[in-house]
This record gives sequence, C-alpha cells and structure tokens, in this order.
Amino acid sequence: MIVEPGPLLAAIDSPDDLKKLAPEQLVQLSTELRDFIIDSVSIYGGHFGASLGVVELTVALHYVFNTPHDQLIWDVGHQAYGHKILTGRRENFPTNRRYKGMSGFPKRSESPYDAFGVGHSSTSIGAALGMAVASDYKGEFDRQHIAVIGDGAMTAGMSFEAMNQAGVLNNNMIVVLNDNCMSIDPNVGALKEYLTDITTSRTYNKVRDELWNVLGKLSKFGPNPQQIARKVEAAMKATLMKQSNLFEALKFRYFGPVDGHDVQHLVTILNDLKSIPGPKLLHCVTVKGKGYALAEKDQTLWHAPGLFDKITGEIYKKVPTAPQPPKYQDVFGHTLVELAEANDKIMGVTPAMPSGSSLNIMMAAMPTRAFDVGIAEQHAVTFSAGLATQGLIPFCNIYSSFMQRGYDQVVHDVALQNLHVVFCLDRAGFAGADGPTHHGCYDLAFMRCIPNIVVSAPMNEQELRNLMYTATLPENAGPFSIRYPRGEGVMPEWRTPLQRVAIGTGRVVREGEAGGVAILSIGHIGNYAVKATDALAAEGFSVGHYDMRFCKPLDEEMLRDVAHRYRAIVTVEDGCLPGGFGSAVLEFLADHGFQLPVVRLGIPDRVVEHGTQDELYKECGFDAAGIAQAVRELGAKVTADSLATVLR
Ligand SMILES: Cc1ncc(C[n+]2csc(CCOP(=O)(O)OP(=O)(O)O)c2C)c(N)n1
Ligand SMILES: CC(=O)[C@@H](O)[C@H](O)COP(=O)(O)O
Ligand SMILES: [Mg+2]
Repeated sequence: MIVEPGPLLAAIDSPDDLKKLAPEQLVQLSTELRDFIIDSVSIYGGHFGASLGVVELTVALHYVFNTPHDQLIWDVGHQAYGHKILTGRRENFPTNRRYKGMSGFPKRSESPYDAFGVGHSSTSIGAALGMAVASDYKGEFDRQHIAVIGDGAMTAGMSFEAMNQAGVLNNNMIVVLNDNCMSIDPNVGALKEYLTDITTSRTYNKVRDELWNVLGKLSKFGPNPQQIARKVEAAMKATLMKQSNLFEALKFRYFGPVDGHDVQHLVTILNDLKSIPGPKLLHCVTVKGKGYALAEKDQTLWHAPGLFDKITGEIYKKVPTAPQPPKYQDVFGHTLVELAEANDKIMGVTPAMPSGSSLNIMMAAMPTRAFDVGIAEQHAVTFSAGLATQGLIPFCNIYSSFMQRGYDQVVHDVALQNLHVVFCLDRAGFAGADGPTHHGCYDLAFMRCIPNIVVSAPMNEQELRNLMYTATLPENAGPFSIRYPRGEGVMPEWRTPLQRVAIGTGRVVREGEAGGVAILSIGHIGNYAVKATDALAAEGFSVGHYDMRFCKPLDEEMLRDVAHRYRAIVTVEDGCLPGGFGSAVLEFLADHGFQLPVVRLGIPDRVVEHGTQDELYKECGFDAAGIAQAVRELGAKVTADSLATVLR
C-alpha cells in the first residue's frame, strides 16, 4: 500500500523546498507530516510516539537552519522520521527497518542531512560540541550545531559530561531539550522532577515571557548578535538570578520552557537563538505521541507498537493456533520475582528498560527491591556493585549492546572486587530491525576476557531459569553473566522446577558417530543447530551436538571427549567471531595439543545491518541451513583429507 502525502508535503523533496513556504503554511505542513508518519508506521512499522512528538520541532529546525551545512544531531534517532521525510527519504518508508532498506535511525552513510549516526542515547551534545569546535578551528564561523535531546536521554552522564565541557567553551551550539516527561517508560529521577518544576514554575514562565518580549523588540532594530546577546544576558540575569537554573549553572544560556507544538513560535525563537553566540539550551515541552490519541494516552505501548489499524487503533498480533513459547525477557521477569520471593537478598536493576527487560514485573510486585535508574548503564552497574558490597544479590539487566557503555564498571567495580552481581544481558545477538547500533554482538567476547566472571547463555527457557537460580547460590557469589536473545524461546511449558547447574558444564544434545563432525553451540542459537542436525540425520549424516552453556569456564572434560571422539568441530554462536565462543574453543584445543579442524560460525568481523533475525542469521551463514551446509562441507573435507593421507 502506498502512503500518499498531503499537497504541501508532496512538494518537499529537501529542506530547500520547505523554506519556500510562508510561516503560516507550516501549521498545515506539520499536520500533513504527522499524518504521513501515522500512516507509514501503521503500515510499515517502526518507532512511533517519539516522532509524532517532534513534528513541529522538526519542521521549525529545517525551516530556520541551513541544513546540512548547519549540523542537526538527533539523540537516539528514534524520533527522526519527520527529519527523514523532509530530507528526501519520504518514498523510502516502505523499506524502513527492513532488510537492505532504510535504517530506522539517522545514519551518515544514508544522507548528508544525518550529521551523526545514532541509536544509543545521550551522544548528541558531545557530538555537536565536537563539530562546533571543528567548525571554529576550520574558520567556518557561520555554521550552527544543534543537538535535539529528550528528557530521558538528558539523564545520562554523557550529556552532562558534554555540557560540562561546552559550558566553558564559546562555540556555537544549541541544545534543544525535547521534554515530554517520558523515556520509553515514564522518565525517572531528580532531573525529571527538576524539569517538571521549571515547566510549572511561575517565575520561569514570567522570565520566558519577558525574555521573548525583549528579543522581539530587539529584532526590530536589525540583526546585531552581540548587542542582542548582551541585552538578553542582562534581561536574564535580572530575573533568572533570583532562582538558580541547572543549565545556567553549567554556563548554558537557558531559554524556555516553550510550547514545542507551536511551530510558528518555534521558528521565531530559533531564528533569535541563531544570532546569540555560545552554548544555549532551548527547553521545549512536548507530548509524546502528539496527534494520535491512543499514543498520547499509553505512551509506553505506542513507543514502538508494531503494525496497527490507524482507524481503530488495534495493534496487530499473530493469533496463535497452539500454545506459544514466551519471550525470554518474560521468563527473566517472572523467574526473578519467583527467586526474590524465596530470597530476600535479591534485587533488580534496569537502566531505563523496565518494559523492554520485563523488570517491570518485579517493580510492580516488589517496588522497594527493583529500580529503574534512568538511562545510565554505567551507574546501573556501579549501583549494583554497591548493593552487592552489602550482601545483596542484584540482578542487573542490561541489553547486550547498551552494556558496552558499562564495561569499565563491570571490570573495575564488579569483577576486580569479585562482587556478587548477576548480569542478565537481554537482546544478545542480532537485535533485528534496530540494526547494528542495537545488535548484541560483542558481549561473549568482552565478558570472557574478564577474570572472576562466569559467562553463560541458556539454550531455552528452562536453562535460563536454572542459570538464574544457580547464579544466586552462595557458592557462586561472584560476577555472573547470562545472555539471551530478543524474542521467544522454544518451550510453551516453561515454568519448570528450578535446578542447580554445575558451573562450566555443557549438555549433550545429540551423540554423533565417532570419527564424524560435532557441533558445539552456545545459547539459543543451539536450537538452529538442532534443526540442522535433524536435517542432516534425515540425509543419513550422523552429527554430534553439544550445548556448551558456559563460555567461561568452558566444560573442559566435554571438550576433551569431543576432541577425542570426533574428527572435526563446528562452533556456533550468535555473537562476534573475533574473541568469542569459537575462539575460546580454539584456544582450549591449541593449549591442549588437539589438532582437529574447527569451523567457526557466528557474526563476522564487519558491520551487519538491519533485517529480521532470521535474515541476518542466513546472511551470516548460521541459520539451520547454513549450519548444516558447514557440517557437510567440513565432513567432506575431513573425509577427503584422511583419504589423501591414506593414499600417501
Ligand atoms: C544507551 C541507551 N540506553 C537505552 C536506550 C533505549 N532507549 C531508546 S529511546 C529511550 C527513551 C529516550 O527517552 P527520551 O530521550 O526522553 O526520548 P523520547 O522517546 O521521550 O522522545 C531509551 C531508554 C538507548 N537507545 N541507548
Ligand atoms: C530506540 C531504542 O533504543 C529502543 O526503542 C529500542 O528500539 C527498543 O528495542 P526493543 O524493541 O528490543 O525493546
Ligand atoms: Mg522523553
């Protein structure tokens, strides 16, 4: 189905076309842009509420600034659909987030208007500052640098690290704070409360009105940035000094709060800000999901709802014909509550992903024992370390790719002190449509090189439950990592009794013929190996399959048996090949003098783009067909090699 743009939007192929419109037309354009986003996301999917909330901001920013010469950086980038539509990519929306199609996030290789590649949050201010400093260094003093950042993303340390530097430099940059009081779930923390206080404070509203009166009068006398800036400063000092302002304290000039849905007012303000030198912050108040009533009402559900009927609001779900396996995240959420009911030391921690991780189940059941710490992965890890020093057992649940942010804390705060923190790394392996920023490729590799830590991955729901239980036992009171992928497992009946797993032991899934090929897998991807061995068995090819379960410590006894029994090994992991599980197996074999051939299947050493998980497994050769083919080829090779040896 083709989504038809309204007449004004249809005429816009780039921001140059937008600039031909009269300011009064921007309201109509915003309506058309919003309709186009609603139509497109309902049919093709993607992130929803965030883009609806910044429609007017997007129009105003591209109307006022000379993009891409002026650099516009979207934080996270899940709100940039309007930006993509106005910058020549309207017709690409049928391919949004699809295999080989348009990325769901701004991406430098996709468009010159995408000034910075994003997906992870809280990078925009630092990137904009770097660009601003570079512009000044190169003598490009006419360039503007604009970071658009949400109130959720603002809570991260990175944002404050960047503002801390920007505040004492005089580079030309504007931070647009898009404050909708929401992260994916409701935003949390003292900063959120502070922003709400400013928004509702009478003093600030008075300041805002006075300020813009001053600016309005000044602009009649023509553009004289220094003069305007000095007068604005004086006006602000007179009023703002009466009440401290966090951003002012960081030496940003603070403007707002303003209505982020008043497009014409935004145009006026942004035009004024253009001529004020130095770091500035414009605080815009917006509504996530604006213009689609259901999305305004349940903002978490409509953050990324999947396909839906835009008239009825029905979100399409597959109707199951038989009991379905649960999502791993839900097995985590329910099992954690079950464990915590039996053990009062257990706590839960998530950096801003209560719904995505299903920690919200524990937050509802045990509000004093489960914490959303905001978008703050580093802090989530160190906070967990602090809890652990006091004898508690925190389950710190972080998406694998976001854990990249908390790596030093895992090493320095947890592992070096051998603290009992359980890391549950959700979305490990290919994330799917979110693409390379969100694929959890590296955790097996970056966890297994850390001393003291146990690195594990369950092949199914029962294994996840058992590993979680095992991780709480006193004999395992050190760092313990459990990784599992996005989506469903394989066991509709998953509420199995909790059983202890011996650390560093694998499971025999299928015995193969001696002298043949063995598959060693880790984690959920082992289920694809099961399909491969079934297919091979049907061809009369007997293959062994071992679910190794632990990447560290490896099951050395099992590896020795395998190395003696089989003539070749295929390793399979939904993680990067350099340094990952296959590498660990190779290290073991080399260290112990085994010389059998090994083929490693996993995520290659290149950027793998977005697509469904199955499309990406196939592309990288470790879907069931790819695994079976690797076994056939290796089997044929070792047979040919041994024949050649006999003949020699
Ligand atoms: C480092 C990191 N942690 C977590 C996320 C997941 N995430 C994506 S959007 C989002 C909420 C962002 O809230 P805000 O910046 O206020 O934007 P809004 O969705 O409200 O427009 C979160 C937690 C992420 N992308 N990056
Ligand atoms: C933009 C972002 O980082 C999140 O919205 C992410 O897309 C959520 O991923 P899940 O859908 O896997 O929870
Ligand atoms: Mg927000």
